[in-house]
Amino acid sequence: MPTQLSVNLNKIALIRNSRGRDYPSVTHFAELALGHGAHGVTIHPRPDQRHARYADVDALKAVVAAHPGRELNIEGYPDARFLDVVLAACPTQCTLVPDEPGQLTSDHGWDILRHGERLAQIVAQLKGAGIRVSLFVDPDPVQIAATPATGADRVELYTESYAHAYAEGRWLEEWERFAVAARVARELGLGLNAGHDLNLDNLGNFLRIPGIDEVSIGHALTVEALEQGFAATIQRYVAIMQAVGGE
Ligand SMILES: CC(=O)[C@@H](O)[C@H](O)COP(=O)(O)O
Ligand SMILES: NCC(=O)COP(=O)(O)O
Repeated sequence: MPTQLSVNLNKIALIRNSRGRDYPSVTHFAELALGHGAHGVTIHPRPDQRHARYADVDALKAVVAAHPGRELNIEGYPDARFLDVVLAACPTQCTLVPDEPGQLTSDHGWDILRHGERLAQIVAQLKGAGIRVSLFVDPDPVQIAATPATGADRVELYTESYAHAYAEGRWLEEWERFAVAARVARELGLGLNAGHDLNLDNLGNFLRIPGIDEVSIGHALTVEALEQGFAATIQRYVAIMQAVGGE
């Protein structure tokens, strides 16, 4: 099974919010993404709603529901408002991220050793609503080994360090670190997602790590779409995944 692409629409929402009207439309770009081969879409509503808004969740739920078999992934920090929105919408997947409200972007994974008990309660609540749960983690075998006790279905490997190393031409050591983390997750029976700063240049090499179920990509994809067109960019990502998946 080739790795599936979930297009993160945060940056479409950021442009939308800059003019106070629904242009560009997040739902329109979700339709484009799904129509050109993406398996799903992702948004990450942050407490300040700087880009994705809580209201986008229901709108995207309706778009994805019109595409049988496609998925909606909602990412975010599990505060009360986020959990209320997610439990009301019941997306396919919820990815829990340990971000503080004022963070510029996501820049670390969970300390599951420290927060595992609380995460287990949240995971049980989400899974009780039929939502698949993924935990955003660093490629740290110790933290990944602590994940099954939370009840989470998957981990999402935070790939910024790989992307940074790749851009500097020194990716092998970092790639091997991710390959070990991925193997640990698979051996524990965890599903395997990945994301943050993946792009058209670094994705193919990353996907040589066996067993990646899903990558969620948004920031670089949006920039690449400004240069190459949104539909063409989605098609290029899908082609990379099919090429690696078919090897
Ligand atoms: C969790 C993660 O790495 C990204 O999905 C995150 O959504 C990026 O957030 P920004 O788009 O706010 O940078
Ligand atoms: N979880 C990663 C994601 O959804 C998108 O991250 P990025 O491609 O915007 O860095």
